[in-house]
Amino acid sequence: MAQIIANPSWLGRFFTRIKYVTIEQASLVVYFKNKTSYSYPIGEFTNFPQLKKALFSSKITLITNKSTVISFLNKQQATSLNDQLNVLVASSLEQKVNKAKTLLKQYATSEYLRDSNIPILSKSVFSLAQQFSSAPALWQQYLSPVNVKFLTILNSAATTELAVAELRQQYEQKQLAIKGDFYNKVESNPLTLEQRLSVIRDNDKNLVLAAAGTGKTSVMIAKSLDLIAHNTVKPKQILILAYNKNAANELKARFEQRAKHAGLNIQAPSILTFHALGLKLLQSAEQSPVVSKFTTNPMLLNQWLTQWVSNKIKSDPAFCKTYIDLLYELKNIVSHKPESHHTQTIKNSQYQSLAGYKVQGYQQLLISNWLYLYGIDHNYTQGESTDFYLPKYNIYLVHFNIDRQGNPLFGIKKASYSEQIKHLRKQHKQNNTPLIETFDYNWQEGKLEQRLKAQLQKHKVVANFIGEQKVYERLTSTGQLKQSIEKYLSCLSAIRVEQLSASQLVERIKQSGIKNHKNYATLLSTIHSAYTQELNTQGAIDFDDMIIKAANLVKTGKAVVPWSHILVDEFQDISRARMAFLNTLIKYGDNIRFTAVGDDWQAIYRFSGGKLAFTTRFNNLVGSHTLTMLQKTFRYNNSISEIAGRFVMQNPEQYKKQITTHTQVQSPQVILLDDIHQGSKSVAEKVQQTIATINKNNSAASIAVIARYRFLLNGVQKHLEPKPVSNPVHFWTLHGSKGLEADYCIIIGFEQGKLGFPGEHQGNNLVEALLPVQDKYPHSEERRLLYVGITRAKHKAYLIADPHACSTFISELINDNYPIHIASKLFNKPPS
Ligand SMILES: Nc1ncnc2c1ncn2[C@@H]1O[C@H](COP(=O)(O)OP(=O)(O)OP(=O)(O)O)[C@@H](O)[C@H]1O
Repeated sequence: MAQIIANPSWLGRFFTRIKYVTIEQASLVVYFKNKTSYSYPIGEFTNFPQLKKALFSSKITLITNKSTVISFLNKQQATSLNDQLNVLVASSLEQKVNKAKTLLKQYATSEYLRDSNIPILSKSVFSLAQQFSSAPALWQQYLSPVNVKFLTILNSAATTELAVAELRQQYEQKQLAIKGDFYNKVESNPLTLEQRLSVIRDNDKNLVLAAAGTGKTSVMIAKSLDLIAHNTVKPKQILILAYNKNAANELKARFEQRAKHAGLNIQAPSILTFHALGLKLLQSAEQSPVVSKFTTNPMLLNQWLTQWVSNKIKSDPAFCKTYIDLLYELKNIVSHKPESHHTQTIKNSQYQSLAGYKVQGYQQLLISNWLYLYGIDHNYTQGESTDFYLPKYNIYLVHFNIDRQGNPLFGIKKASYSEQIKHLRKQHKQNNTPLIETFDYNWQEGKLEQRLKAQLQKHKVVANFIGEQKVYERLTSTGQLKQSIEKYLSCLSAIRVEQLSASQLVERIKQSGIKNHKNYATLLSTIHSAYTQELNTQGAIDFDDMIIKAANLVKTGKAVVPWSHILVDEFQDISRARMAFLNTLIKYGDNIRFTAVGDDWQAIYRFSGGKLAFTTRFNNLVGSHTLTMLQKTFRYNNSISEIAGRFVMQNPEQYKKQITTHTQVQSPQVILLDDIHQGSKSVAEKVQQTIATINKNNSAASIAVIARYRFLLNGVQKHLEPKPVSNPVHFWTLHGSKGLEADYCIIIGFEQGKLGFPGEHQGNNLVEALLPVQDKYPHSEERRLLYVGITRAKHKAYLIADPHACSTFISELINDNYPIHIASKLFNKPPS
């Protein structure tokens, strides 16, 4: 090909530094008058050059990453140069289109297009289509028709997002068609479309959001078999994480059974619990850790902490004092409101002083405890006029809820309260009985103890500290030591699963509005250090350590992550520590695809660190992902589904799902029964009658009696023992029923109060502060528990409740007209 040269036009000689422009060795080269030159490799052209003709000269615009204009060229020469350039650019673009096809095949046709591969396609594929759309005529003129067609199709999606969605959909359709037979047979029943899609979608991160009985297990088995059978993934490259050992064993057995059925002679993937995974990684780095006996026997941990705290109380006066001070936590100032209002009855008081009095308010608690600790015998009576009486000295002690200006707290009328105080003082004066006065403002100013001491001294009351040994004995005999140990064990567990640093600990307690937050944080840090010290002494680690250590080995390259696919079951209950561990595996592994399978409606393990937000806010907290919903349930009928679903979706934080059921019925299958037998309350008798009814219709049907608390089940079980039925009868707590099913379920324990359902017991303030943040909807976790309970039933769920003191859940079902069958007239709905 003859070399074409374009010189500046006659006019251009005056205005441009260019000497001439030519094509040399696949580049457009511009030579300047000052003897320098600049090359534009044709491979870098992203589109055809644009030739613009003016009156006296032409200009060529080169389109690379940026556009460059070469002006004032001789018109005729510029046209020839541009023609030749077009031929060369066309050949380069043709190669680019061919490369784009290869990339598209690699990243979007032979596998599910992953988020991490979108930038590659954006750069080398989607951008080509955009260039094509800006000059289609030239592309059509110079490129092969097949490539033009390819670009036209690619270009039909208006945005990258749409193109990605389109490519993914095409991939899904193709896979559905190719593997239809496999998906029909891989499980005992043909997979549903949504189950198939969950199997096919293989983004970097995937969330399979299910409902109860929608076949989560089927999806995990089918997905791993599909990967092994069709995608040349080796079993050992797949890791399935189960919530506990039983679930892991069940998955293993089911995998083997299905593989055999599919005629695949393959070993099972790694199906492990998080703990077993931690251990496996440690072992792979030739570490054989000793697992602390505390992990397998929580009683031993309880004994150890009790011993440690006891020794500390007996030997460390400062610790002893702090321990007493922190027995009850006071949550912000408003929580001592009831003591001034006199609304809370003494019976319900949460404060029990060391002297054994249930005192009305937190400040009275401090006073009573101080008197006790300093050996001052005192009586306590709740009343308008007096609080404490010291019989040995015939002295009265009153704590007034007023500030320095004499204003009573919390809306009590100043005039009448002042009158009361005046009257009281007068009375004592008349009777000549000494009266010691303390005030709310003493406490607010941190000087209550000081005031008390000074006043007692003034009245010659002898105050001698009873000694740490006696304090310890008292704490033991009142049960307060035991109670506090349980509280601190829960805190310890929360600190471990939430992996809280010392500063996070302070912050969390402070945020929750607990008074003395620094002291609590210090006490908890001390307990935590003692615990880790104890593990050191044992030469052992616990499960939390195991996960942290395993993650560190991965981070430092001492343990390799051999998996290409990680599937996690029961994701709604994942803890922060476990999520951090998973993130490490994903980050340090090679191109890992992560699938979380969970049901936000069944998140019931917050107390062991389950952080539902990882599921409900997956995008923010875990990352961009593909979401697939499993909304067809096979376990139960439309009646159970409608009631349980509507009930759980009252909480706006839960995902909205439209559940369809395999089985349809016409009448309500959730039945409300009262717990009255022959005029008096007898839950056990009612359960027995219900079982008898079921037995009459189907003597082989499985039955589960389910309750919030184990002790409720024990009572019923004992009652039933003398008259066994042929049906298999199970006794499950609501938590324990997760993942299980029975033909008929009988749910009991719908009481009001602390041990009711929903439990009015909000949990301990301190423990609450350390657990993962909970959504604000009232009783949200208990609500999900009832959802779990009802959806264990394949045919009918019976709810046995007290009609005279209805639990709020039962009232809600009645008053909001849930389509349940109310089989007792005792549940009268209030007239609307
Ligand atoms: N495509 C299907 N066709 C028919 N039955 C199915 C299908 N998929 C799953 N099942 C059946 O539905 C039942 C529930 O499945 P599975 O136990 O996997 O559900 P799950 O989502 O784990 O339930 P849960 O969350 O309540 O524990 C099982 O008996 C299973 O065999």
